[in-house]
Amino acid sequence: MTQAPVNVTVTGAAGQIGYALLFRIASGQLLGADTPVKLRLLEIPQAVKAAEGTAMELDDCAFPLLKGIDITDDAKKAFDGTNVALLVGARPRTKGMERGDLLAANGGIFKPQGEAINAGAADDVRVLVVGNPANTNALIAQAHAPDVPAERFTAMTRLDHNRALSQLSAKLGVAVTDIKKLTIWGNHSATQYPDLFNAEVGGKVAAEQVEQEWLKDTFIPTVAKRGAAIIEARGASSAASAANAAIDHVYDWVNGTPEGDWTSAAVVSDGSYGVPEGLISSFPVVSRNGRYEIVQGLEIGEFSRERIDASVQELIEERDAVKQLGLI
Ligand SMILES: NC(=O)C1=CN([C@@H]2O[C@H](COP(=O)(O)OP(=O)(O)OC[C@H]3O[C@@H](n4cnc5c(N)ncnc54)[C@H](O)[C@@H]3O)[C@@H](O)[C@H]2O)C=CC1
Ligand SMILES: O=C([O-])CC(=O)C(=O)O
Repeated sequence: MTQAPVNVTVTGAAGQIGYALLFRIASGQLLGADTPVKLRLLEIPQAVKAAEGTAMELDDCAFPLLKGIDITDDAKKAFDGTNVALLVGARPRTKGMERGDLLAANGGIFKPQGEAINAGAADDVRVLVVGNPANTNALIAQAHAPDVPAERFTAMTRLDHNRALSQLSAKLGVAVTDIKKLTIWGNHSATQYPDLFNAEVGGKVAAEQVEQEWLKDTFIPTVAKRGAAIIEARGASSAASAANAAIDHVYDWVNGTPEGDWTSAAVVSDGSYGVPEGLISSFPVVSRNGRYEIVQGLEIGEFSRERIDASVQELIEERDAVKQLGLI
């Protein structure tokens, strides 16, 4: 039997991440080489024409799995019947801005999109928020989709996870695939905490294989501030690496994470590890049967606890700020 196409909505389709993402979705890398897809591109009216240009290029690739492209500036249409929603469209950070500065600018985008997902998305909808501040934007969208199980709303910390893998592999001279059980905790911001105490390299604790100064003064800040370093170097925020991480996040969500390992994703807290229930915070997660689940029972030492708490505190403040703005 031929599989019915999966509807994938991408917001901000004409932006830089959109441009790096759409071709990979259409080629089968998001959901798998046997899964046909239909694309829904949501843009603001001024950028619809540019999205149409990207759609022409998608046509020109003659991707066998691509079964259609709709372009709209209407969120209701974009999310009607959608199975996978990638919420990328937002205002990116420019030099000197912290992600918190974007709260008000972007918060307004995610309320109507949450409502549109609530009104029309498919029963199995999965939502990944990429647009910053990603965790809190996901919280806003989720708050406006009361009929969708909260666990279907996630935010992206997979780019941070991949950055951490890459930094550690370079430090230890090992392959990225030799590193297991690495975790990004908290917010997708400079307060995030990349945890090497529960990570393993060659079956041994990763944190014990590096100098503690390197861990504290180089590794953690390099990973946490990598977004700003890319902006400084490139003059624009990460795009292809962000698209790559979005592909990884959804692929693993749908197809499962490998046995003996986990990944990082910002998911709705159930109170695990002292993170207040309802916050969308990054955790160690496995995906089983199409669901992300928080890995339980990890030991959190004092060094880690302090850093997780600081990042979670920032999420609490962001939540309170959007509450004040009437966005949740
Ligand atoms: N979570 C993560 O790891 C990362 C997140 N980001 C964030 O992703 C977002 C997108 O980044 P870029 O593609 O570089 O930005 P961009 O400025 O190139 O593209 C954003 C696009 O979103 C569109 N847009 C704005 N409001 C919209 C709305 N209401 N509905 C639909 N589309 C809308 C714009 O017209 C534009 O085409 C930014 O918020 C950026 O900070 C970027 C890198 C990593
Ligand atoms: O830093 C930014 O604004 C873009 C981003 O989220 C990242 O690269 O991690």
